[in-house]
Amino acid sequence: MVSAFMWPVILSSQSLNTGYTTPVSVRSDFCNAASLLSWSTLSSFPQESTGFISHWQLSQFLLRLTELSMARVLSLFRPLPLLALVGRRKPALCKMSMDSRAREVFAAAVEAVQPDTVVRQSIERKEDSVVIDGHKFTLKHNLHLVGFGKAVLGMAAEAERIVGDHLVKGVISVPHGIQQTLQQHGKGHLLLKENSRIKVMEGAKHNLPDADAQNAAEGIRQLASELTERDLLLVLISGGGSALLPAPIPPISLQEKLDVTRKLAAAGATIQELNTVRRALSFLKGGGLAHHAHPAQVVALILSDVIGDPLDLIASGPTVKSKVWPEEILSILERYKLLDSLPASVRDVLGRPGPRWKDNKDESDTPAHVLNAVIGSNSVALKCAGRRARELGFRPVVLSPGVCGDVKSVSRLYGLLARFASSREEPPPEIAAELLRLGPEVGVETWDLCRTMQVLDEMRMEGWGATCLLAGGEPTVELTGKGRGGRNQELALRVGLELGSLNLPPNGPVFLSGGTDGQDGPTEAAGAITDGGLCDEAQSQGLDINSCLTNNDSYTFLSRLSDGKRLLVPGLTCTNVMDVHMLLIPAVPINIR
Ligand SMILES: Nc1ncnc2c1ncn2[C@@H]1O[C@H](COP(=O)(O)OP(=O)(O)OP(=O)(O)O)[C@@H](O)[C@H]1O
Ligand SMILES: O=C(O)[C@H](O)CO
Repeated sequence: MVSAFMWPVILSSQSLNTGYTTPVSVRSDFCNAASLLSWSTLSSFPQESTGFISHWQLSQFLLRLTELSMARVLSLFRPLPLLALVGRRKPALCKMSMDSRAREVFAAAVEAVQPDTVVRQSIERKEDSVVIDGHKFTLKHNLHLVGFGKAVLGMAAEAERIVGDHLVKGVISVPHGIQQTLQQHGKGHLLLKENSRIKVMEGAKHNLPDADAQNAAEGIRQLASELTERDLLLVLISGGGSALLPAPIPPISLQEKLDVTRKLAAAGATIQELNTVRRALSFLKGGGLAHHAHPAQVVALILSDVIGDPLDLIASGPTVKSKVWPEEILSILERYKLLDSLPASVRDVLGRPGPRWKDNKDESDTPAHVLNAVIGSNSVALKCAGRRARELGFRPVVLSPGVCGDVKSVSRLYGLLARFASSREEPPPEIAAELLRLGPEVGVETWDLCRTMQVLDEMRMEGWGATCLLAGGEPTVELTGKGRGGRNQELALRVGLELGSLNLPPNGPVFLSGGTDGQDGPTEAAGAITDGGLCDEAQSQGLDINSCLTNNDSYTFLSRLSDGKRLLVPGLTCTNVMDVHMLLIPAVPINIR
């Protein structure tokens, strides 16, 4: 039999084993809460749970609690000063509109991860050496630089400012037209100086690998291959790097590789699946670049645009040695029904045993010659966004930087959270129960949801005023139509519909979704801002939101709606740490319980 006293002890041992962060204060609260529960509730848990409590079991435990009382669930998370990510100070009042404040908070998120800023913060120059991520490297005119990604030009400009006196040469692969665009937008500080030793190669028009990007990749491979053990190779990596470093393994042609990845993306494959496949078909991805640079010391500075910052997947991990399992690749392709249309060249490469590189370089299994450091991420952007939100009169709460899954489910999550936070009375337990069920589907940990609900509830009860709920990640859209749009715009529209269905008074919650790279799908908008009035606004202008969604035509719709005023168009931001989601919830007058 499970005793009330045993639960918190079991929970804490699992916390240590799996890396859950369960602060002592919370564990003791579990203890208190568990002791409040009746014997009948606890003894109905399966006997085997006396060993370890799994994540699933934890959510079941919490769900069971929601059936009893919402107040009890929330009381578990009451003293969370470490985790709440909110301070106690009341935010200042602000007269700006919700829409303007949402845009400002988004701008702060983008500003925090500007390429020059993140590089400056990560390289400490000390006379003839640099310290990166706690490691010291001696500079003796032995520095080489390569890079690929949407943010890499600005990263390279800053790196050259810091260590240019020791730089021998460099090659970077950056998006087509980026130099001219930066020039036009007055962002000269992100451009290389005129006599730079770094060669800039532009390519990958529309974020798709092309012959220009392939030439750049070859230039990068050549530079890396010429290095000796005396050399230090600085590798600058950011999102969009996969398309900018194409090196298909022969006989796969660039077009064939592009077809496979494009079909996968259109079928709704995640970036994890996409890059797992890309790695298997490329010479430079999956550790290939580090392999070619051996025996030089390789230091990679990485601006992450993948959930959880997995080194092997960001830009398909060119500096992270990863093994290719053909069965894994085939099962991904099968999942999206692409096995039958697979080119013979791809089958050929996947069927080859042994390593992808045949030059017999003497590398150990743990490549000590490589240091990979993540220097910017969605979490950093959310943290700074929270700071700006506070200045603008909101109480910030960060839900998670890992939101993923289909935009339909993600919009439901935000709709439920808005309903939860806007409730004038104790929110009905079904809302919490549905949130907890939905969380895992959209990449949000049960733990994060409970923490967030607790903070939202507390704020409401204590009259803290308006709230800014922040999250980040990269949901997916399964394309069914031929319209023009992007996942952020589609998410914003869907959340607008959810908010409309809540029947809240006017001036209710506002939702923003924006890609931090400033570009949402193949459109010039980064995303959009919506609220519960969206549907009426569209109807009064003769626009049909449902047919727009069926045709994935969110950009066309939002451009026509009220002259595009709901679109978020920051222009090229020069960075990329996935998307930022923001739910601004006005203060709710509550009915005292
Ligand atoms: N018409 C559309 N409506 C909704 N989503 C779309 C539409 N067209 C493309 N998308 C989605 O946009 C995404 C691609 O967007 P984008 O070009 O911003 O890529 P990204 O993931 O930010 O690129 P990277 O990872 O290289 O930075 C894909 O998930 C795709 O499904
Ligand atoms: O380039 C890529 O592969 C994506 O942006 C993820 O890093």
